[in-house]
Amino acid sequence: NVDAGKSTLLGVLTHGELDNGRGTARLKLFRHKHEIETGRTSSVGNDILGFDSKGNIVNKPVQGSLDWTKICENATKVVTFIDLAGHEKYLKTTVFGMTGHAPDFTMLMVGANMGIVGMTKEHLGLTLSLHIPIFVVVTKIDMAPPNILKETLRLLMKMLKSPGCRKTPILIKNHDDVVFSATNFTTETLCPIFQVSNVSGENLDLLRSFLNFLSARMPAHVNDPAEFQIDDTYSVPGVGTVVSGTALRGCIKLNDTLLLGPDPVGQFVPITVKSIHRKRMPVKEVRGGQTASFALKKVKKSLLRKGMVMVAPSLNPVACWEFEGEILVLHHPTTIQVRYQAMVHCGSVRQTATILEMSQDCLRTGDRATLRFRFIKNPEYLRPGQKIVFREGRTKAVGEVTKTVPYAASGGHQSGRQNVNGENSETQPQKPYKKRTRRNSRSKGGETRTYPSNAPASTPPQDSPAGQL
Ligand SMILES: Nc1nc2c(ncn2[C@@H]2O[C@H](COP(=O)(O)OP(=O)(O)OP(=O)(O)O)[C@@H](O)[C@H]2O)c(=O)[nH]1
Repeated sequence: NVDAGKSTLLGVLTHGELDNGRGTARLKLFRHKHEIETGRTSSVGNDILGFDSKGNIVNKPVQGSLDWTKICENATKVVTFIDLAGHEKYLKTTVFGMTGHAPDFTMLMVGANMGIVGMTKEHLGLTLSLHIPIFVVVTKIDMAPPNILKETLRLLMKMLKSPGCRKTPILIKNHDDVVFSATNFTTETLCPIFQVSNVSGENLDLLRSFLNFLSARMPAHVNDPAEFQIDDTYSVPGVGTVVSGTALRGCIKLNDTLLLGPDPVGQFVPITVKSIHRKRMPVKEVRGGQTASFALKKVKKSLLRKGMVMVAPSLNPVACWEFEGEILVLHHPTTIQVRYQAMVHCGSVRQTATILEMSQDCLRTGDRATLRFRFIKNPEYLRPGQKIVFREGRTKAVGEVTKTVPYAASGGHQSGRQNVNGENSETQPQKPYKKRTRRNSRSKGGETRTYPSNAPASTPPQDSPAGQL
């Protein structure tokens, strides 16, 4: 949650100096002037912590700055933190950080004195929907009165054990707990809870050794054709156009030719990888699960956008304006109907989409249905099985892409079209979206299971993990 001490903890861990309780440690991490002025994270940041083979930290800041190259040279293991914003105002960026940066684990931070707030539940719900294993760090134990800390822990355990979460929380008290929880962590049900102080340093050693024990969750799939999702683009003087993001599978090497796209008309263009950086260091290849930056030959930055991909030509990538997804509505104040628009987060894709069809007439909190979506601005590259977060204001739905509707860039046609109930419907040319008044016939049927959105924690288990948070 906001002000829980996320940036502070990362500053303390990566720079090895305790905080003064008034924000000294986080200053080293802020990237924008307004963040320094307000003390509030507004963007997605990256910090690294290197361990040597004996588990000692190798980060050695010189005049407050860290040399990432040195850390990587001296480390046998490097943990990358994606520092996200806690304030609700920046939730869109935080969702993007979680879907687009493909984290292996979530470290949910809770201020001991503030307890469980709305954003704690929001971030926990997101993590559960995206099936990311989670551990919790309760901060500020130096300043929380014992009864408040006890109450925070009680509520936290209750929330984690509730039918919507189904976690097994474990309070980490000593090194044995660390070893036990780290070795059993990837099962997704175990949820270690650390209680630390960034000011006194209490229990930070337990957290450090837990981080050292963790190993990456995402398999590299090095023999698969390469797929890389772009989450940022830059123009670097003397280097040219640079894209950063995450390799989802395969292996990308220097001078490889990949297909970059989709562009506004759904096409992919060949590009050549000029140089590769990992953790600010030049490298010769990148494998699935790793983040990296690529300098590209002869590509204008203006042609790039977040959400584009670079893939191996053998994948014959096809963009889509429309796709279908199995969606569970976690919260909506009234009903969702055809033509409803909201932001779709899927990998590093972040774009508003309109609901064209639904497998039932309207959707309320707790409903599950198959929906057909249409992006309003650009075609995107999606794959079945990808997780989706669909949200607008307080409305949120989660689910999975089940089918993409291929967009043939040449004529703007899509291939054989079926409605969301699997029936054939008339094939129509698929053009870039112009007005949001396009209407498709609503389809009937579809199975629905409902449960109250604000059900108490004792509600019988449902198949939405996050729905009841
Ligand atoms: N006493 C005490 N203060 C802490 C501790 N951790 C952080 N703080 C203070 O809490 C304030 C907020 O810390 P931040 O690191 O900015 O919190 P944050 O979670 O990154 O904030 P957002 O990213 O804006 O949500 C700062 O003034 C820190 O000095 C702690 O363990 N003990």
